Amino acid sequence: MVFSSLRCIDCGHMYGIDRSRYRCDRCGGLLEVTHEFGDQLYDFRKRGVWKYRYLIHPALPESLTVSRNEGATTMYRSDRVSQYAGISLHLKHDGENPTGSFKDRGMTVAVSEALRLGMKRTVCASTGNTAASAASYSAVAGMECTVYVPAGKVSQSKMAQTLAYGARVVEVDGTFDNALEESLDLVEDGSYTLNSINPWRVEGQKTVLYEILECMSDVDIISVPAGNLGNTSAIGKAIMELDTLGLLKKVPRLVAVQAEGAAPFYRMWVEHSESISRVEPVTVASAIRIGNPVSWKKARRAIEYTSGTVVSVSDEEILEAKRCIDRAGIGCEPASAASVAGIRKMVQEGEISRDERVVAILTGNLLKDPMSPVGNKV
Ligand SMILES: Cc1ncc(COP(=O)(O)O)c(C=O)c1O
Ligand SMILES: N[C@@H](CCOP(=O)(O)O)C(=O)O
Repeated sequence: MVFSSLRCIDCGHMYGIDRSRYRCDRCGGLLEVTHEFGDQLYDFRKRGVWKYRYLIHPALPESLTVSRNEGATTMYRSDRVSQYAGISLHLKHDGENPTGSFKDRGMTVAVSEALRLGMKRTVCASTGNTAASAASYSAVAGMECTVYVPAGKVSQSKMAQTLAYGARVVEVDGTFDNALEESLDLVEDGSYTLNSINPWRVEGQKTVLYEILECMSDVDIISVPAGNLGNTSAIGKAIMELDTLGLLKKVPRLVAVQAEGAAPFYRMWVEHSESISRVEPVTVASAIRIGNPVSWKKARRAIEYTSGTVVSVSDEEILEAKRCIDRAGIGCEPASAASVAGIRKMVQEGEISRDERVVAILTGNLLKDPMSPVGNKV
């Protein structure tokens, strides 16, 4: 028998997984899932996220799995992008997930958990990708989904996807951060939140690390675009758990890359601050236009554990990297290109040596946000 629990990352108080919980009743800290792992870690009958069932949700009955065969995405290596970055660079394309972003890795687990708990309605706030993913998986599970979005700030493609899957959309004046605050009212009323404040979302997003390691067990550096910081937290948690199990050849350095105009985590990191200060986010990369990232404590722990770092890049650097990735025939949405822009910057600043094995994660598909002015129309 394998057990899972929820633990407060601040005070360590433990909770069962008998009902939905996101924060500690005692101190308000974020919760994370803990597992007592058994001998079996992989389900080799499966491909993608659920191959790692025993590492992410061992207690989930298979019959309750809400899946669209997410995960098992491609790892590319492009000469063109490598030349641009100044180092041999591998690109893990999580924009190849069913709804076009990495969110599906977490959503399959969170919506399955919603079903296990008997929840009837889901809710999230979103800059677009979480919305599309939540809408899709909720529809598959037969649950009503409501999404809160910052009015006028979500790409048309993401909005079209979300509406097509049948979600109810509430537009909020303000930023993603305001939308997230408003969405919590529905959580009070019994809806299940599908944002990364939900610890089960984080569990699913750990799987990108397992897949990277299966391609490259001695990876030195993994870079990831950073907004609400759920993905940085998830990859860091996966690294910490595998390291504790003695299954890592080496601990890869995790690099979180923020857009200059939406970089509260970067600022906290370089200023060695004890806490994060909210900013009014401004960047062309709409997916990471986030000024008050929920998971900053989990993400900071991940960066510290891996001896990683936080980098910020300008909109120009993001768009230049996106253009290169697009022209390489691979393509991604603007926010995704931040991971490559961040590596290029680190190489230029001598923070990465040429023989290091580097993977940049591309988080969203090219068609997610096609309006950015980086094309060559004639
Ligand atoms: C395409 C894309 N990249 C990166 C991010 C940032 O991920 P996180 O919020 O987990 O830091 C998001 C959403 O937040 C996104 O939609
Ligand atoms: N970019 C995200 C922002 C929400 O992040 P989440 O990981 O907390 O759901 C989005 O696509 O909405």
